[in-house]
Amino acid sequence: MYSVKEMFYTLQGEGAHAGRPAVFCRFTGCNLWSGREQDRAKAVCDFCDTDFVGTDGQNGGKFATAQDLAQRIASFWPTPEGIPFVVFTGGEPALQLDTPLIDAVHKVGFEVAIETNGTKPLPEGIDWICVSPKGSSDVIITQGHELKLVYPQAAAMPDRFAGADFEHFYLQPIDSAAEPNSTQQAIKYCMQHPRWKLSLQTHKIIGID
Ligand SMILES: C[S@@+](CC[C@H](N)C(=O)[O-])C[C@H]1O[C@@H](n2cnc3c(N)ncnc32)[C@H](O)[C@@H]1O
Ligand SMILES: Nc1nc2[nH]cc(C(=O)O)c2c(=O)[nH]1
Ligand code: SF4
Ligand SMILES: [Mg+2]
Repeated sequence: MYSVKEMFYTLQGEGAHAGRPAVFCRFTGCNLWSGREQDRAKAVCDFCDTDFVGTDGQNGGKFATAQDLAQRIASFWPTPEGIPFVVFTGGEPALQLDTPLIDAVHKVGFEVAIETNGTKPLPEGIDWICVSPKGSSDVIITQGHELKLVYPQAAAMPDRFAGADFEHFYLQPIDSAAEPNSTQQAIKYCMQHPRWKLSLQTHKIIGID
């Protein structure tokens, strides 16, 4: 059984695939925050910009089998044109994404990406792994395609991850009223440490989901 908060067809807003059309499948639940505002201040991850509680979002629900969910994901792809692309996110998708679901979406022609906090093991077969470390959490996924660090985070500064095995290293300015200058800070860090590139949340800039 898979619990999905919401699903929608949009453009990947962040990281190396920014601008690419993608189906987003947002799973419910996370291991680093309950999702309740009253728990936020004491959560390991206290800056989350996402509602991942419950299955009540657009196209959300419970899916009994990998085939059911894969079929629903495929239904959002508009045309045979291009390589269909699904991004599994959440919440923390590593709590639910498994090999049967990866196989099922591959079978309907999709490339598979994940947005993960990197604290949980991943199933085999994911085509694009984006790890985004959070605060003091223990990151066990130290290899992948992109490391996308929200910046600044006092307990997770970039030098902690510079030795990890990723093709791309991104800093993504934190979207937080407490850090109004995060974009300027990220620009400065990237220019002083040029292995890091800037990732903007472009969907927020252009006003799409
Ligand atoms: C909502 S998370 C879900 C996936 C996974 N739990 C994770 O944290 O990577 C999706 C992406 O949004 C980023 N994100 C969450 N809150 C943010 C914020 N306030 N500002 C900038 N990026 C944020 C995360 O770091 C992650 O890269
Ligand atoms: N357009 C768009 N791009 C995204 N990239 C990562 C997102 C996420 O919440 O995982 C996200 C999102 O929520 N919307
Ligand atoms: S780990 Fe990801 S989903 Fe969980 S609270 Fe943090 S940003 Fe949100
Ligand atoms: Mg988002």
